[in-house]
Amino acid sequence: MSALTDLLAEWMPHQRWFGGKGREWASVAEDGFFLDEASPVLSVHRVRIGYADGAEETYLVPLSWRSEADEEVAHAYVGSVGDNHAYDAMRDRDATVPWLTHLVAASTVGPMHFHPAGVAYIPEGLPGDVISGEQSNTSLIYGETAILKLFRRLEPGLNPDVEVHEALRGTDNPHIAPLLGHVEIDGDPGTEPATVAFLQSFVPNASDGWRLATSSVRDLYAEADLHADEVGGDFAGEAERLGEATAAVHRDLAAVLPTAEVGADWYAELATQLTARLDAAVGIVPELAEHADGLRALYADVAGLTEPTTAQRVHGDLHLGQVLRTTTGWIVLDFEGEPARSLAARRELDTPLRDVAGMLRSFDYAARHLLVEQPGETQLAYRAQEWAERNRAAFCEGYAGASGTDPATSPLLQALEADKAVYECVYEARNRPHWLMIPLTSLARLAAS
Ligand SMILES: Nc1ncnc2c1ncn2[C@@H]1O[C@H](COP(=O)(O)OP(=O)(O)O)[C@@H](O)[C@H]1O
Ligand SMILES: O=P(O)(O)O[C@H]1O[C@H](CO)[C@@H](O[C@H]2O[C@H](CO)[C@@H](O)[C@H](O)[C@H]2O)[C@H](O)[C@H]1O
Repeated sequence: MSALTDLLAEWMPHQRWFGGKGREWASVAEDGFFLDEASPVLSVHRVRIGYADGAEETYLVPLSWRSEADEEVAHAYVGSVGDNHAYDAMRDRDATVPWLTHLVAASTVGPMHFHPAGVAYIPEGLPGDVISGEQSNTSLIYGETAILKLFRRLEPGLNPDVEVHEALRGTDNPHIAPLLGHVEIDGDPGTEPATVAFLQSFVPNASDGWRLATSSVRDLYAEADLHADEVGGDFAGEAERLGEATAAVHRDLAAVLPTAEVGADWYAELATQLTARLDAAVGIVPELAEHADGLRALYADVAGLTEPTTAQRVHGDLHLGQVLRTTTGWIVLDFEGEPARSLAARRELDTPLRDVAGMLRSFDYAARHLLVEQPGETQLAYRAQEWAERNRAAFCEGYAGASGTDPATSPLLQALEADKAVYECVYEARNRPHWLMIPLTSLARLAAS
């Protein structure tokens, strides 16, 4: 192994975006090229990790290089190779400029191709600041004008976030932030290029739905003897508008991307998938086992459905953290789907009820997350239930009003909510074990009904 490969193998497992934490590595290989040779030099590396269980993952790591150690970027220091000092290029402001320069120039650099959308201004020359809530991706904000999301784990094929935003471009949908460009990198011969980055208009002066909803819940808890509709921070009007916005996005997705009329076979396949996800989740979260029979019965009902319906492209991981409230309305972000699913699965046609179920789960989350610290508070638990029901109903009303179909009456909805809660149990067990009780409590209710 080269000194650089050693350095990356040491550094990567400590990064928030690295998804292979705790897995045993069997091999690691790195290949890189220069994206910018000015100062600081910017290089991009593909790091391919083979795990002991035979699986492989490839990560993208941009590094900036200096011949003298620089105190100003000490926070981004990765390590040294010979006389050169390597820094995390996403946290080194000077090294963030070339991404936009190359997009404006529609460059090809080695295996990397820059595709400007050609519709709006790209703030060339500005440095980008990394956003604090980094998760599986790393995003840079350029002067409150544009946001660049770097996809860390490379997979062959167009990322659904780019695909969906590109398709929605012609619709004038007011609930999405326009795509400004994207970046791809060639893969192994015979494979499609992988999407590396996605540049989107930054939505200024906005607050995300999770922050707004949870501050409404906090208001309610402060007045525990009042009902949700009597408290100043009531969220139901916003929830209703969010339902309308979701329906408008679904309508446009169906208009510009493929759809399919589906029936009995599709429901049977769906039930198989729901059951398979439950079985896998029980192996990871043993607490799920006591609800498994009830959930299997719920999924068996899905297998018996025959009513024809339309499958289409959906958001795939819609929740309150993925929507922004601007001064004029709601914007829906991040059409990437659930990060744990394969790219192919995330691009499949699905029922729009998947997103409705995701958002209904999110109202439950917002209502209950404060109870994690106060499990014995029955009065607050009662208020939380009221808040969740009120906002879930308002969301469905808004959706029904805008689409002409009331999601609350669908026989599929409960099973899809349960499936999302099963996914959330795995997500929480891996990332925030102290929040596991939120989806588990909901599953107890869903499995018993
Ligand atoms: N176009 C945008 N305008 C303003 N803020 C944005 C925009 N896109 C993302 N954000 C902010 O960045 C956060 C993370 O973005 P997101 O696309 O959800 O990334 P991730 O896939 O890492 O969850 C969002 O919750 C939002 O606050
Ligand atoms: O935003 P991501 O695409 O990374 O989504 C993942 O992380 C989410 C948490 O940040 C997780 O969402 C769950 O927690 C939210 C509150 O933090 C809640 O609003 C959601 O309803 C709940 O599912 C999401 O499931 C996961 O894919």
